[in-house]
Amino acid sequence: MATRIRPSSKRCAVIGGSGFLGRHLVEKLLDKGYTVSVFDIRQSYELPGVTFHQGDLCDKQSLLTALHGVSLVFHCASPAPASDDKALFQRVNIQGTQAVLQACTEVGVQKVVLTSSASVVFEGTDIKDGREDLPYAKKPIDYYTQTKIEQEKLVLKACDKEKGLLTVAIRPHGIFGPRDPQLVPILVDTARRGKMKFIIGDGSNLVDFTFVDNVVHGHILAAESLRPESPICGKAYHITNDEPVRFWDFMSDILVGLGYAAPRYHLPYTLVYGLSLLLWLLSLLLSPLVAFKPTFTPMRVALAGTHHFYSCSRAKQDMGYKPVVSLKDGIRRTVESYPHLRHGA
Ligand SMILES: NC(=O)C1=CN([C@@H]2O[C@H](COP(=O)(O)OP(=O)(O)OC[C@H]3O[C@@H](n4cnc5c(N)ncnc54)[C@H](O)[C@@H]3O)[C@@H](O)[C@H]2O)C=CC1
Ligand SMILES: CC(C)=CCC[C@@H](C)[C@H]1CC[C@H]2C3=C(CC[C@]12C)[C@@]1(C)CCC(=O)C[C@@H]1CC3
Repeated sequence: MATRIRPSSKRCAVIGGSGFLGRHLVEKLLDKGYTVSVFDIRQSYELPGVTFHQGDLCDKQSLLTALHGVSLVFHCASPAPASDDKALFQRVNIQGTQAVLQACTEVGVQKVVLTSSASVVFEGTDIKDGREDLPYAKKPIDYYTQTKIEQEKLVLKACDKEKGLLTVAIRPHGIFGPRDPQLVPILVDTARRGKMKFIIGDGSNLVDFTFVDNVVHGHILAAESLRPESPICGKAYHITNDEPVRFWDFMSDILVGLGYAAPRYHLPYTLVYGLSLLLWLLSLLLSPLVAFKPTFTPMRVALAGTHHFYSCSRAKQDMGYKPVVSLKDGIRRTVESYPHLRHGA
């Protein structure tokens, strides 16, 4: 049992603080005068004023040391969706989150802000202006999403005013921005391999892409609004740019900004989805013999070919959320931040 020291309200910990979102969050928290500890399985940078604790969040003992004296915890760690490793998602997102909640209770943390995902309600079919009261996906599109659902349920259920632990979940969608290791690098890699010529479907599907600063803003607003009397306790909140955009226009803006051609030729959605399912089955069957990871997974095809955008009116109403960076500025800042991925670089 850890001994408790009096937590200060400006002392926080970011679990997953070495990652893309986590680091942006850490930088903003420092700007705002917080004292920040990072807990992560790897250390990816150094910053004055940040204490790093390297460890696995499934290990409660390491967490207890890192969370000593902390009043506010941001939990934004997860294995990358692309790893597609069922056992790892279960261990880290479910058992690991249980360990985080237990450690928080033991050391007297008062507030936990979880980074969930808007995809917890997405089943691969259209969602237009989806609100938080949509049911969780019964058939989640992948193991990652399945465990994000369980993780969100655990954190929201742990909200207990009597015990002094308040929780809230932020559901961002399509986070992009400088240093993102996924969206722009995958896109550029696909373009460099000559595979970004096609638009899946008629290209009219609207999607939310959220600039990372807006996601950070949503997290900090949630943390600062989380009080026993606040309506946000134990609830989930969509945080987006509030500017749904055609998926293929967004991809084209990034590609053209980096000097690549925009996709032009249309392919029917059902055909590509069917092919991606076949390829996925084939990769499963052949996995004992050869390991190959198809670019066009059913999940990616569904993300690229359906509408999925969400209302953030609950966040506006309950915590005064408003995006701080427009989509246009977010795209410009993102493109400028990747000189090494420009065509010909
Ligand atoms: N990037 C996106 O578009 C979206 C991300 N999210 C969620 O946002 C959160 C942050 O995502 P990103 O920053 O994009 O991912 P990221 O992969 O850049 O960061 C995740 C961090 O978690 C750490 N981590 C993983 N397993 C760990 C473990 N066992 N113990 C300690 N640390 C561990 C990693 O080392 C990494 O630094 C995740 O929870 C993700 O599910 C939700 C919606 C969209
Ligand atoms: C809105 C949202 C949830 C975005 C998540 C980020 C990634 C899942 C996307 C980032 C780059 C995307 C991409 C494709 C699918 C979805 C992404 C991986 C394709 C593989 C879809 C099929 C293509 O024609 C190529 C695309 C490359 C980029």
